[in-house]
Amino acid sequence: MDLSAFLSSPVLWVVTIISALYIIYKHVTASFNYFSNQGIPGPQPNPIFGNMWGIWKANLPDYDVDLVRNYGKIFGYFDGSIPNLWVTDVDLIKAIFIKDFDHFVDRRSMEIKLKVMRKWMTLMKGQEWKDVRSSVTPAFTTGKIKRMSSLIKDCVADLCDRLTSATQIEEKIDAKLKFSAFTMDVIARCAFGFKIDTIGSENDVFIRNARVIVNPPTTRSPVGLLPCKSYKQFYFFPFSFLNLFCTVIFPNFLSTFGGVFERLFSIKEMKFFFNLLEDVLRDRSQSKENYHDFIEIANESISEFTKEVDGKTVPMWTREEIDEIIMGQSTLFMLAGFDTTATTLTNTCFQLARNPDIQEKLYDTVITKMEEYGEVCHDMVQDMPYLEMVIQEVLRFYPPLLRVERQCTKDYSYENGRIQMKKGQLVTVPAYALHRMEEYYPDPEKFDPERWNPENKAKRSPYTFMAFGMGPRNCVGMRFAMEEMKIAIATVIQKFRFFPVEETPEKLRFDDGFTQILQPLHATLGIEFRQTFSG
Ligand code: HEM
Repeated sequence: MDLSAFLSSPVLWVVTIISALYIIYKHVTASFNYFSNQGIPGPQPNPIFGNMWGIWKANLPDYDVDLVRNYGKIFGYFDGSIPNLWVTDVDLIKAIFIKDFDHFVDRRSMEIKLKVMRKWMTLMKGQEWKDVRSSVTPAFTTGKIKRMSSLIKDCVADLCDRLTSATQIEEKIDAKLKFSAFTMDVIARCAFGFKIDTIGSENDVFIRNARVIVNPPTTRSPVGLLPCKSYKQFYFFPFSFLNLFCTVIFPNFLSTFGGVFERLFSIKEMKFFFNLLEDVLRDRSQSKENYHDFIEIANESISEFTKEVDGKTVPMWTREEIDEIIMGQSTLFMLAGFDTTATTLTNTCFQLARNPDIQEKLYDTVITKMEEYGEVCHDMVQDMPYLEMVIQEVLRFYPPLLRVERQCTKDYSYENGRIQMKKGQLVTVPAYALHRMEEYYPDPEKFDPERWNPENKAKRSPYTFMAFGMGPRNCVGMRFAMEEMKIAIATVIQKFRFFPVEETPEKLRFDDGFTQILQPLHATLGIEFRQTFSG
C-alpha cells in the first residue's frame, strides 16, 4: 500500500479518531479520582462537564441545598475538570477563610489587563489585591461611612416621595423596581458624584447605561448568555456559559485568550462610566469643595497608603494609579453593591409584609428611637439592635450571593493530611445551603429575627453565616451596605406599612439560570401610609 492510500484508509481514520477521543477522555477525566483517593464523597462526575451538566435546568438555591443534604458537610465536586471542595463544616470554613487564609487568597477569575477594570478588587490576585484592598479598606470605616450618610438620607427622602406617590395611585408596588431605583440613586451620588434627575426613567443617560451593565440577560439558555454583557457572572462567580466553557471546561483558555475577552467588556456603556469618572476627578483636582462621597473618601485613604523604600516612607501609588484605583472601585461599587442591596431591601419588605407582628415590633422600636434622636441618622441606626436582627435574618434567609468561593493558592494539608488540597483547586461555601442547615439554624424555613439576639447568637459558630463572606477577603462594602439598608428601612417603616396583596407570593421565588445573585420574582407588595405618622 502506498503512503497516500494508507493515509486515506478508513481504518486509519477510525483508529486516529478513537485514539484522539481516548486521549481527550483521559485528559478531561484525569483529575476525577482526586477526591475519591482521599475518601471524600461526592457526586459522580461526567467527562467535559464534571458535575455541572444540567445546572441550567435547576434552580440554583435548591440545587445547592440538595447537594449538601445528599453529600454532607465536606464533599468533592468537579467544575469541568477542576476539583472544587464544597464545605459547610465550620472548622474547615474557619481554617480556609481565616486561620490559613494565606493558602486561599484568591478567587477564580480571569485576568484582565484593561485599564480601570484591572483594578477591580474582586478580580485581583495575590499581593496586588492585598495592596489595593489595604488602601481602599479605610474608606469603609464607620467614621467614613458616617460622612456619606447624609447623601444616603437624601436618596431615602426621594425614595419616600416615590413610595408616597405609589400609595396614592395603586396602593401596591413592585418592591424590586422601587429599591433598585433607590440603590442606583445611592451609587450615582456616592460612587460617581452624579445626581440622577429622573430616577426610574429610561431616558436618563446614567440609568440607561447602568441598566445594560447591571442587568445582564439571565436565561436558562446557555446561548442566551453569550452576548457577554453578563459581567456579574464574570467578575464574581464564573457561571455564564462562555465562562463555564472557558474557565471550567478549558481552564487555561482564558489566560491564553484573555485579551479577546477583555474587548467584550469594553462596551460603550462601561466607557460612559469611565468618562464620567475621569471628568469628576479632573474637576475635583481643581476644587476646594467637600463632597462627602466615596470618590472623595477613597481618594483620601488611597493617597495616604504608604510603602517603605530604602528605609524611607513614600506614597504607595502615583497620582495616575490613585485615579485608576478610584475609578476601578467606583465602577465595581455599581456591580457589587447595586443588586445585592436592592434585593436585600426587597426581601426585607417582603418578610415584613408576611410577618406583621415583626413589622409592628420594628415600627415600635423606630418610633421609640425617633423620640431619642429626632431623625433617622447614623447614630440612631447604630443604636437599633432589633433592626440589625431583622436584616441579619433576611440575609440568612436569602443571602444575595449563593456561594462564596476561594482558590487554593499554595498546596494545603488539613488535619495532618486528612484532606489535601493542591494549588489551583477550588473551595466553595454554599451560603444559601449553609444558612438552611437544621443543625445550625433549627426550623430553617421559619423567619425569626430572634435567632440574632445576643443569647442565641452566642450559641452558634460565627462561621455559619456567610452572607458577606468571611475573613480578610470578605465584602469590603459590608458596613456601607448595612448603613444604607438600615437608614432606608428605618425611614420607610416609620412612614409606610407593607402588607400582602393578591399578587404577593406565599414564598419568594427566584429567577432561574446561571446567575448566583438571587433575583426575587414578583415581589409585589401592598403599601399604605401610616396614619400615626406625624412627619
Ligand atoms: C447586601 C449587600 C451586599 C452583600 C450581601 C454582599 C456580599 C458579598 C459577598 C458574599 C462577597 C464575597 C466575600 C468573600 O469572598 O468572602 C462580597 C465581596 C465584595 N463586595 Fe459585597 N455585598 C454587598 C454589598 C456591597 C456593596 C454596597 C459594595 C460596595 C461598596 C460591595 C463591594 C464588594 C467588593 C469590592 C467585594 C470584593 C472584595 C475583595 O475581593 O476583596 N458589596 N460581597
